[in-house]
Amino acid sequence: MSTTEKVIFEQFPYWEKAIELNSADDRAELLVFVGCGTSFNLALSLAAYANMAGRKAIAVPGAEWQNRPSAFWPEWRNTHVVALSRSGETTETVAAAKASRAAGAFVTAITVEPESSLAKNCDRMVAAETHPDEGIVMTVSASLMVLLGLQMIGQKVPASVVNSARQLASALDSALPGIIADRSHFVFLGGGPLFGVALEGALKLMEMSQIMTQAFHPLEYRHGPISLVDGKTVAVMLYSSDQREAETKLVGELREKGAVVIGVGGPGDLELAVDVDLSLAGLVVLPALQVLGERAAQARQIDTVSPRHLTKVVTLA
Ligand SMILES: N[C@@H]1[C@@H](O)[C@H](O)[C@@H](COP(=O)(O)O)O[C@@H]1O
Repeated sequence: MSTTEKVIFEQFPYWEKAIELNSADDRAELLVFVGCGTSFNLALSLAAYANMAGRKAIAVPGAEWQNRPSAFWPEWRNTHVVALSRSGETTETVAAAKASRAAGAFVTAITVEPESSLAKNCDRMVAAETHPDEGIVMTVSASLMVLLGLQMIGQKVPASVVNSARQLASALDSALPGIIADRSHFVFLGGGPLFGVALEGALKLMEMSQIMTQAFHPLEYRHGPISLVDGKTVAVMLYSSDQREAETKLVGELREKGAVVIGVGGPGDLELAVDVDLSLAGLVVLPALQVLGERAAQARQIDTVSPRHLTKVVTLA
């Protein structure tokens, strides 16, 4: 068993500890979720969840919020900036937090590094303990930051999500060999809060296996990208309960064109049950997507502990 695989499947006790933390916060109505890489993908998903819960939220990449906040939100003094960073050291995220505070915003840090620069430059820190063996590619900490972010915006995260996520990851893992064999073109589809999660599935696959892949809002995929679908395609459809009919129809079209479809929460060549509703699906599907990246990497004999060109933290001089 590879180290990454071990870490992915050992993440659930850390979820249980994070569920015990009370990160709920209704401090401000306006929320700006900020992060880089995986942490930005999570920010996108959390902003969508916050909007669905009646808050007003956007997600902005760290560097964009640091350098041109007015392109995203002209009135930013009253915002609550939520900076997500596993390391707490990513240059742009730390700079965005500092600039936000200097401008009068309240900054919450969601991290797994309570001694980090980000932790020292926030008004409130929400930190979980993560797996000590997590490598360069973010897995456990990504799940934990989504969990803490959901709790922060008032979503109750029941202990049962642990089993839901574990079962989904195992079910995908056992079915994968037959599904991805000889397939080299992957696409991830997800809408609403699942768009950020689809981006994260694609980023995991890229970082781990060096396969070029993309993510789209489901119905956007028909407007051009569908021309790429052929017998080499694997489409991962993250079904959302409120758009299931349209997404099912799209899946039918993709299969007709030669794609194999992993249906996460709905029909496909592989149909995986997701036993939570949309409000928790963004969290529950993450370990399964991490497993997919790792298995694709193993099929190409790539060691995901130290992927090429990547470092755990990107700091700019
Ligand atoms: N290679 C890593 C990514 O995997 C990670 O998503 C990003 C953000 O890291 P952090 O959450 O620590 O700010 O940093 C680097 O780019």
